[in-house]
Amino acid sequence: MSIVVKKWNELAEVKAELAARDWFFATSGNLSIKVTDDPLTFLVTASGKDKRKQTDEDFLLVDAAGKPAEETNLKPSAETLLHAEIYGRTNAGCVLHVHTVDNNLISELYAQNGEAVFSGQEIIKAFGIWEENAAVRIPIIDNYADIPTLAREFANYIHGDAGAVLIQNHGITVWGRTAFEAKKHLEAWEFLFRWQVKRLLLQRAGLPVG
Ligand SMILES: CSCCC(=O)C(=O)COP(=O)(O)O
Ligand SMILES: [Zn+2]
Repeated sequence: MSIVVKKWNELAEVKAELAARDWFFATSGNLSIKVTDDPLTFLVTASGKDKRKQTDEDFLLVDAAGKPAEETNLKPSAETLLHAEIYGRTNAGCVLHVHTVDNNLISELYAQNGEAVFSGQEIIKAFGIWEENAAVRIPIIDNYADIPTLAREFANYIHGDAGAVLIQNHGITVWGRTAFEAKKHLEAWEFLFRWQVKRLLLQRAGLPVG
């Protein structure tokens, strides 16, 4: 099996799992997986598709600049430049971007702080952090309509082979060394977002939560 087919199948599996979670509302979301390092190529979702559907045209191969690396009539995701920034700066192997109601709410609630901070939850161990009372923080950036501007701002927050950024009232982009790690981190962030939104509602209702 060629490396492209192997990576295609791996990304298709992640896509199906995120679809099962119903994280691809209204064609939103984009995913990618690195295929080669030198030259850098990666498979990225085609733009504007319903990512819940599985087809032979779900992904296309692009180069370091996010341009198609092969003849195709498919258009790479409108947000491919963000993926390209991550692969160009780190050893990440997979990038996942989803829009959810909870990640949009958290991005709005904490926008003025420039980040959202979470602590006191066992799920934080999913980030490989095992200290008691550990805190995790996720930066929140403005949602520039101009993608090169968004990618430039986003690049300021790419600091390692695994990481995550919230784009205000837009969605989360998570990356990891492997597809497994990226998905694990995405699920952990979404758990924390949902937990915090529910917790705030319960607090507002006068119920005894933290
Ligand atoms: C309808 S969502 C607007 C575009 C977007 O933010 C997104 O994630 C999907 O865009 P793509 O070009 O990757 O399909
Ligand atoms: Zn998006």
